[in-house]
Amino acid sequence: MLHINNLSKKFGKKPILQSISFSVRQGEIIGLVGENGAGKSTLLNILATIQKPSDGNISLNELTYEKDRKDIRKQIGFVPQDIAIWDEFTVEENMIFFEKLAWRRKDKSELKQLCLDMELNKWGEPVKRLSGGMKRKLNLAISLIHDPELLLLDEPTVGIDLKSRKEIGNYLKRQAFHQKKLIIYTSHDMDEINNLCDRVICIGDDPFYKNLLMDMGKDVISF
Ligand SMILES: Nc1ncnc2c1ncn2[C@@H]1O[C@H](COP(=O)(O)OP(=O)(O)OP(=O)(O)O)[C@@H](O)[C@H]1O
Repeated sequence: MLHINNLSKKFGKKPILQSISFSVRQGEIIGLVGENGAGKSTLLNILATIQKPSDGNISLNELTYEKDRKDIRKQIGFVPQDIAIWDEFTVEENMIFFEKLAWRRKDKSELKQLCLDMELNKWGEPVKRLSGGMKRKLNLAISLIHDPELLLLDEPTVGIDLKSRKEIGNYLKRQAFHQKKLIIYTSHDMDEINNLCDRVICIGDDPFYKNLLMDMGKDVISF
């Protein structure tokens, strides 16, 4: 279980996140929404241990972010907004490269299966020839090589077609349901958030998203 307790973040004197507290259970998909600049990526970066909070504490199962940073990192799969893969390499070469950096070993057939599970079937294709949706799938597959328990996804479906979006969404649902992963992901697509997420965290002062999602009958927590 992930517990976030009274988390705040300031950049200089500017408060971005204020007194955020919520918990995520195994198997839950949490949507993170809010207007541009509300602090969604900042919260994901903190949960991914890339940035430190100004205040508050976070724990994942028995581990705390303060004391057990190294072990926590092993449990996290993070997909940032910007795609970070090698353009000149094939899908296979990218998977093998990133497997070498991962702390858990996977053989070639397991890596290929990971791609096929999310309907990425371009194993021998150079990344530069892949569509945007395929690149996003590859980025996601790379983040899963070490079987992380907590998946943090920053707009994983932005700019891609409906079919690929659905395939990524279905994959995430299977990961949550069968593998009991905890998934937190950001999107500006409220239909997608509505279809995919068990609960939604709204950040920022503007009540627009909160009201919209509550009208859709969603379980919303706002900060
Ligand atoms: N390293 C930094 N130093 C100073 N200010 C920052 C830094 N990173 C982010 N900010 C500011 O924090 C605020 C929140 O940014 P963040 O990227 O978390 O928002 P967001 O909700 O993810 O936005 P978007 O929907 O546009 O991706 C913005 O005002 C941004 O300018």
